[in-house]
Amino acid sequence: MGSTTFLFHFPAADLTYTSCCRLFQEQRLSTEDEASLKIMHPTSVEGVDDMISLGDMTEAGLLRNLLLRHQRGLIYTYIGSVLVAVNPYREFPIYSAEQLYHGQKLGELPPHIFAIAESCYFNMKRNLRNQCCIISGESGAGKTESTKLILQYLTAISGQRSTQEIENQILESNPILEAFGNSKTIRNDNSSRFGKYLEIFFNKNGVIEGARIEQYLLEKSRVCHQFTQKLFSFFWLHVITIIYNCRDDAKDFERIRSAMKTLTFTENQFQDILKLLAAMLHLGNITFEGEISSFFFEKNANKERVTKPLSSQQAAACRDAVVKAIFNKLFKWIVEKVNSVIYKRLANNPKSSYLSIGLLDIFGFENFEVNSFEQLCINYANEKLQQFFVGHVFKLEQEEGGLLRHQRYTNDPTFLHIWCDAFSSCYVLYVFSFT
Ligand SMILES: Nc1ncnc2c1ncn2[C@@H]1O[C@H](COP(=O)(O)OP(=O)(O)OP(=O)(O)O)[C@@H](O)[C@H]1O
Repeated sequence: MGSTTFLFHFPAADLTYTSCCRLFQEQRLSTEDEASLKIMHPTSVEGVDDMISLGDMTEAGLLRNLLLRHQRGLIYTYIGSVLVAVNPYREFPIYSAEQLYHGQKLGELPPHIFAIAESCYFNMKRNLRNQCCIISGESGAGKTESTKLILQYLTAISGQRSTQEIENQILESNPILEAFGNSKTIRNDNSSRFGKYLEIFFNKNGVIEGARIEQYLLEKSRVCHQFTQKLFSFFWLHVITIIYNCRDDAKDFERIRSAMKTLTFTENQFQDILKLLAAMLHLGNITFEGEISSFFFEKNANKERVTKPLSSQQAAACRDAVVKAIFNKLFKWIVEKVNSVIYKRLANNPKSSYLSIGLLDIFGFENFEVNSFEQLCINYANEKLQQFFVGHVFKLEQEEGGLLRHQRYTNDPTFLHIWCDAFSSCYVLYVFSFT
């Protein structure tokens, strides 16, 4: 058993433009609302580092505190052991002093993502227990950046005590996975279109020995349908550098190529990937005309070959399915290849001989104009995570008589269960309809 750390993200835009407008806009109050007004607690006037110590423990109180801090350039705030991060959408020079946080307990320094990373590291070493850090928030809130910062911290602390290349290889796996699994959406220029669980393994001295990546639910349909937004980054870079010889994109392209070299991708493998991408792009150019296409679907049934003519629409759907399957296989192969390097030295030893810190970075909640099956899965995963968070933190605190014991808490999972059952049935139907 290990322990879990939570990190919550808010896109700053939400704070600034929505909730806070409601809070601060001059409005005429109804007599009823006026009667409910009460004097603001001093902690809400000044703002606090840890919202557990807020006098006004209400939604408005919490949002006001985050807004005050955001206006002062303080993007991190604690709620006990949970860190809330507000995306600043600009660079702050606050990520170069890893050593400052090393050996410090949570709360000794102002809230910071490195303090959370240190807390995981410290607890792992002291209690000899695996740790897990769950990073949650809607799309564009800053989860992936936070994952990278935690990784930066852990590799820096481990790197002091080792001369191995493994830290660099783990860091370099990020640009590769982002190149193939991230894409521009209307919410985020570099949105993860897959879920990632990165488990970092340490020896008893706290030195990184390796890592392993597990990926979930790549949004394959983007390869075929999302031409209004960007395709996966690498696709895009490949096309742009070839067609326009664009210098900035060529630089990014070289950056990914160099990361792939660090992860021991050979020149042949790199060229094969390019060929596969080119083949997928060509497949995308195939169009079908007429009512009945000359494209045939073939299946071996009882050793007999059955062929069935397809309509143009069905043929196009088959073409897309082939492209999606190729891309999915390619992505899986890339993750396996990365794992074969960063997990190499651990593969023959039992997992119990190492301690680990897991970082969960899943795609955030999203709601587009047209939502597909993938959005259903993404949002469902986020709901489940939220339910886990509520169950784990609030319930535990209340059972143990912790700081939240006086807060009213209702976590009725019935709706999610009903929906989950319905969803499983839908899913089975969905699978059957394509086999
Ligand atoms: N700590 C930070 N400092 C500065 N900018 C940040 C920070 N965190 C996030 N950003 C900015 O916000 C953008 C979106 O962040 P990120 O890709 O991490 O979001 P996300 O929550 O992982 O989104 P998705 O669920 O769509 O993958 C980043 O590209 C970066 O420009």
